[in-house]
Formats: sequence, structure tokens, C-alpha cells
Amino acid sequence: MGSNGNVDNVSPNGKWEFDSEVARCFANMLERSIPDYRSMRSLVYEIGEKFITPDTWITDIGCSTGLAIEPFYEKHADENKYFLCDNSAAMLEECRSKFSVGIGAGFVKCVNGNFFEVEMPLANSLVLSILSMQFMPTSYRQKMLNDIYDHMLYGGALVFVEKVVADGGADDLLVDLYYEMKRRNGYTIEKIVEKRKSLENVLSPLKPGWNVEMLHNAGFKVVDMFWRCLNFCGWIAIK
Ligand SMILES: C[S@@+](CC[C@H](N)C(=O)[O-])C[C@H]1O[C@@H](n2cnc3c(N)ncnc32)[C@H](O)[C@@H]1O
Repeated sequence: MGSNGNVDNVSPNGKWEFDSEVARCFANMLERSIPDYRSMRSLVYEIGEKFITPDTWITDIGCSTGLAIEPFYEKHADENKYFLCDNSAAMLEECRSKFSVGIGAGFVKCVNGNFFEVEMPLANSLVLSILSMQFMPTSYRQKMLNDIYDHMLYGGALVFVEKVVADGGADDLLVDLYYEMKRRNGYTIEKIVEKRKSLENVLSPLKPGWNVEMLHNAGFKVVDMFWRCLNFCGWIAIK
């Protein structure tokens, strides 16, 4: 979960991209850019663990360098199969080197593509979507959640973490607090503004209630928020 030693000093030029520069410092970027990051990570792992059954698939949507799936892989190794999908070749390259043993042995599958275009395996006991769907077209999100539900075993779960737009009237306040947190974590005002502009129309957060509604529409009967800090939320959705 820790940083791999490369400090994030990315200066995005134009539209945000998950390129090789981002891939190299990604762990550090997340630690300094996501509020309450370590709690979120450990809760995702602790909750996810409750749903894994042997010989089932664990899918990670927008896996990046594999930070979310890593503790599950370390614990369960070849007792499970792992389907990792990301549309950034640079992020997947880092990911592939992390899971080279599992890839070689055939129980880890890494797919470079848009999640809404790939065929995910059936029989998932756990699906992770950690800060990923927010980067995918809003018009495809319901279909993606429907697909996740359809490819999941009964008793399986989706752990879903997203940036959100606060809908109770305090969005501006929460956004201000978020940028103050980034300042404390060593980002300059210039870097914060650069990144915000670069993410415009690339990262599209929704209101929390819309995400919950989509999860219910997909068929999930049990949907609950397990974590929130500022404008970041995590839900557990059980089939
Ligand atoms: C913030 S990162 C996700 C972090 C990661 N899930 C983790 O827990 O460390 C978002 C990822 O989503 C990927 N992504 C964006 N659009 C995608 C798409 N259409 N299909 C698959 N992956 C996508 C990006 O390449 C990036 O690696």
C-alpha cells in the first residue's frame, strides 16, 4: 500500500492522462491526493475479504498499478482467479510486473481496454471499482453496473469508491477543505489548479444518491456507504 519511492511531481499539460509518468509515482499521488486514504484502503480490503470464496473470480475495474487487488492476491494466490482491466497501457505495464507470477501461472488475467467494451468473467465473488468509474462515460455507468451484477455470484459484492459532488449544499466547502488537504500534503497552489483544469471533463463525479440509485437499478439488494471523507465515498453493494 505504501509509496514505491517515486514522489508525484507531475505537471499535466492539457487533458489528464494516466501515462508512464503518472504510473511511476501513482502510489505517492494517491496517498497525497485522497483524503483518509489509508482507512479507505484497509476498509476496502477488510470488507472485500468477507465475500471471497475459493475458485471464484476477483475483478478489479480500472486496476491501475494493482494497488487495490494486491492484498487479496497476496492472501489467496491461486485459490482464486483475478481479472484486472485498465485502458492505460502504461498503468497496466506496472501492474503486469507486480503480478508476473500469477500471469505466468494463468490465474491472473490483465486486459488493456475500456471496461465497458471487455467481456468480464462470470462467477465473481468480489468486484472492486476503486476511484475508476468516475473516469468512464456517465452514460455507460448504469450498463457497467448492470454487467457487474450479472457477472457476480449470489452472495458476492461490489466495493465501489468514487469521488462525488456533495448534494446537501456544502459542496464548495468540502472542495475547499480538499484543496487545503492537498496543500498540507505538499502540493503547490499552481499544481492543484493545473490538475483541477486537467481533470475537467475527464473525471465526472456524480451525486452520492445517483450512484446508490444506479446500484439498486442494477439489482443490488443491499447497498450501504461504508466510508466517506469530504467528497469521496465508498459503498458496499451485495448481490
Ligand atoms: C484513479 S485510477 C484507479 C485507482 C485504482 N483502482 C486503485 O485502487 O489504485 C483510475 C484508473 O481507471 C482507468 N480507466 C479510466 N477509464 C477507463 C476505462 N474506460 N476502462 C478501464 N479503465 C479505465 C485509468 O487508466 C486509471 O488507471
